[in-house]
Amino acid sequence: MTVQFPFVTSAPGKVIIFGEHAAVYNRPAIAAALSLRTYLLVTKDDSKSEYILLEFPDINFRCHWKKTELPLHPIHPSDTNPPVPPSELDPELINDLGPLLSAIDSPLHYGAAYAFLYLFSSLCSRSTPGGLTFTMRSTLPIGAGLGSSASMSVCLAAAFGYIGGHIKEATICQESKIAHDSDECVFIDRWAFMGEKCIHGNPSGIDNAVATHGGAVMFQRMGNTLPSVRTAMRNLPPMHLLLTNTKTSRRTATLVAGVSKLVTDYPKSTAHILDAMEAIAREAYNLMLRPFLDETSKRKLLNLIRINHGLLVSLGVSHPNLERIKLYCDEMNVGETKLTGAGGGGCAITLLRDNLKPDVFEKLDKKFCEHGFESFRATLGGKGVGILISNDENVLDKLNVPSFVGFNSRDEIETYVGCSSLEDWRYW
Ligand SMILES: Nc1ncnc2c1ncn2[C@@H]1O[C@H](COP(=O)(O)OP(=O)(O)OP(=O)(O)O)[C@@H](O)[C@H]1O
Ligand SMILES: C[C@@](O)(CCO)CC(=O)[O-]
Ligand SMILES: [Mg+2]
Repeated sequence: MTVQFPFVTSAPGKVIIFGEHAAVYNRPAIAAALSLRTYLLVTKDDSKSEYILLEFPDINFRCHWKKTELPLHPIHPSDTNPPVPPSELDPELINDLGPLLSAIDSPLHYGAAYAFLYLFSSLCSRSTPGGLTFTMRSTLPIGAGLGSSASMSVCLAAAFGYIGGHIKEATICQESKIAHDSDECVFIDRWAFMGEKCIHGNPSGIDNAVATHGGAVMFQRMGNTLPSVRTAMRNLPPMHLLLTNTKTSRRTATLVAGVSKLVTDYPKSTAHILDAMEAIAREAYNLMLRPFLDETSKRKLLNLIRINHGLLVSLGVSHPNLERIKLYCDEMNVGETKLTGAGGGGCAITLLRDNLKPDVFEKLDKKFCEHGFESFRATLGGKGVGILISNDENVLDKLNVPSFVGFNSRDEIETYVGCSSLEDWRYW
């Protein structure tokens, strides 16, 4: 298979509706793909053939390495094709990557470069061409609980899987849906999970699963050795969610580590909290299987959102700004609010009551603006990982590093190269 440059891979962010953190401890959680996405442009420039280059303008990070410096793992005849990752990160590869990462101070940059190098070294080989530049742009807020790290890891795994010849070019266009997981999606999901491990240590796998497969799922990790269980939730009832970003930055790695300490120090008490979160996710799942929410089901879902948030507060993963959002939403009686994703800042979701008057939102927006928060209505259940390989001159005109770096808003990215605008996108 010949790899055609330039190309773009893309994957969605996600909203966890119930069960974050509990998901790490093998409890079920419910999440859905978001319409906000990450896009990774891969270009080839023969005049830079000695190098592999990163352009990650969203986090103000650019970097390059000589291709000969990278610890590309030689392919052994006994290796499986496509390669299957081990259950844990490979200690030998971690060791080999150390010197390449040692000069990077910022944890944001470090996590992104580590995931990049780990996946590149695992999936590309000496025969991979040099002179490749990887330019990453997200329409998602980064580090805000909406799965930016997983959508980035999925974009990388898909790009390296394609370059390394492990997966075929996708052929499924927007309208068609397949009922089963393609081999390519299984491959991308598994390797993106390794990227997530580089970024936050002990991920459950829910974020990369949603970023790969899209849609909405009930997800349960089954420990380190068994495969996770992913039950697709088709026909989610209309949910009317308001997403509000506190713009308070935080790292998932820190919050997951904080909960881990609590679970170690208070195993009995925290087990009850996690069990309660499991019960909430299961009750919510049964309610959300219905195509429409009647009044009683809606009331129950609202209650479950409130209880789930209270439990997350007890695990120490809220933040005064998340509580401010909850307070304003409670005062104006617009619905029930919980943090989403790892918490500690980032975003909250509010499940809105029906028949709210528009002036309530104006008042709420005003309050949020005073604190620098940003609200948006979320569209849930979008498409999973995709690839854009285009011969259209208007599209090709944008598929170069300066254009990609230069897009200055979410709308511009979506308009010029986005899955919602171009028909050339294909999905695995
Ligand atoms: N567009 C991007 N460009 C470069 N790096 C990115 C990009 N998006 C995500 N990242 C990497 O992912 C990290 C954020 O991941 P983190 O898991 O902390 O937050 P999140 O994934 O947005 O939220 P959550 O895990 O709670 O859903 C960033 O620090 C950066 O290393
Ligand atoms: C906090 C967490 O539950 C969700 C992060 O989006 C971590 C994980 O499941 O990997
Ligand atoms: Mg993350």
